[in-house]
Amino acid sequence: MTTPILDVAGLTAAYGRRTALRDVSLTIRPGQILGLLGPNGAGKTTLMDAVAGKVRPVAGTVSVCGMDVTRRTRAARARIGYAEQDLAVFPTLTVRENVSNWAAICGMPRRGHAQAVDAALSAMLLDEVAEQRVRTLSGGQRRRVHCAMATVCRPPLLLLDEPTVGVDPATRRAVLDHVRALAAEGTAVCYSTHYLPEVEALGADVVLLKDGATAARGRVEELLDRFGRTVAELRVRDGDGPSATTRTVSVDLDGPDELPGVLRGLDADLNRLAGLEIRRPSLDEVFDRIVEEDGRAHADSR
Ligand SMILES: Nc1ncnc2c1ncn2[C@@H]1O[C@H](COP(=O)(O)OP(=O)(O)OP(=O)(O)O)[C@@H](O)[C@H]1O
Repeated sequence: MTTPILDVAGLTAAYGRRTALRDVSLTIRPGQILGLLGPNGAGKTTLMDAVAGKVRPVAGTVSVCGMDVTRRTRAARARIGYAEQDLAVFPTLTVRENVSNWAAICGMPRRGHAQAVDAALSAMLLDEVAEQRVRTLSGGQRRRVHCAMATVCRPPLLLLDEPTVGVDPATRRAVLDHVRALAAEGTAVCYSTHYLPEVEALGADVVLLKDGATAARGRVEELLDRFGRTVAELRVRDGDGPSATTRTVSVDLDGPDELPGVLRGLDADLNRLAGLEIRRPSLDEVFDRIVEEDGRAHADSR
C-alpha cells in the first residue's frame, strides 16, 4: 500500500473549553477522495483547519506528506491547497490576479505559471470573468475562484470545504469533474459536503463525523449495505370492478434475495398484486439513520 499523504491519528481539538474533535483518526492516500460528512457543527471545518495548521491539536497528530503539521507547519502547509468556507479573496483584484498572486505565494516558478493559471481558471469555468474584479462576482462565482486558487499549484493534498455551496448545476459538475481528474493524477482529496449525491458521484470513501467523533466510515456501498434498508413496495388491489382500490404495503428486506419469499407469502393474494417497486437505500437515509442513532456505537476501529 502507498504511504498516506494525510495521516490524522487520535486528533482532539478544542476552542477554549468546547471540544470540537474527539480522537479522530483517518488517512488519505494519493489518488483517494475522502468525503467528510456530518451535520452542522460536527467538526468538519475544524478537522480541515487542524490539517492546515490553523487549529492546534489538544492531543493526537496530523502529518502531511510525512511532515508533522504542528512542528513543521509552513512546510506541511505548502503541500496543501485549501478552499475554505470563508472566502479569502481580494475583492478589488481581478479573478486572474487573485489566482495568479496565490500561485506566486505558493512558490510556483515563472515558467509554466501563466498556463497553470489559465488551466485552473478554465477548469472552474472562470474564463469569461477572468478580467473582472472579484467584488463584482456572485457568491457562487467567488467560490469557484477559491477552488481555482486551491488547485492552481497542484498540491499533493486538497482540502475542499463545502466547495459547491451556492453554485449552479453546471458549476457543480465542473467542480466534481475537476476533483475526479485531480484524484486520477494522484492528488489526495478531502471533500466536505452536505450534498450526499456528490460523495456517490465522486466514488469517495466516507468518514461521517458526529459531535466531533467518528460515527461511521467506509465505502459508500459498504455503508449502504450495513446501515441501509431495502424496501419492497407492493401495490395490492382490493375489490373488483370500478370500486376496486389499491393500497401500498411496504416490506423491509435484508436484501433483494428475500423478494421471492415475500411474493410466495402473498399466496392467494398474488393475483391481486398491481405493482411492485424495490427501493434501494439512499445515502441520505443511511446518513440520517447513523446521525439519529448513537453513532459512536458504529465506529470502526482504524
Ligand atoms: N472559532 C470558534 N470558536 C468557538 N467554537 C467554534 C469555533 N469554530 C467552530 N466552533 C465550534 O466547534 C464545533 C465544530 O464546528 P465546525 O465548524 O468544525 O463544524 P462543521 O462540521 O464544519 O459544521 P458546518 O457543517 O456547519 O460547517 C461546533 O460546536 C462549533 O460551534
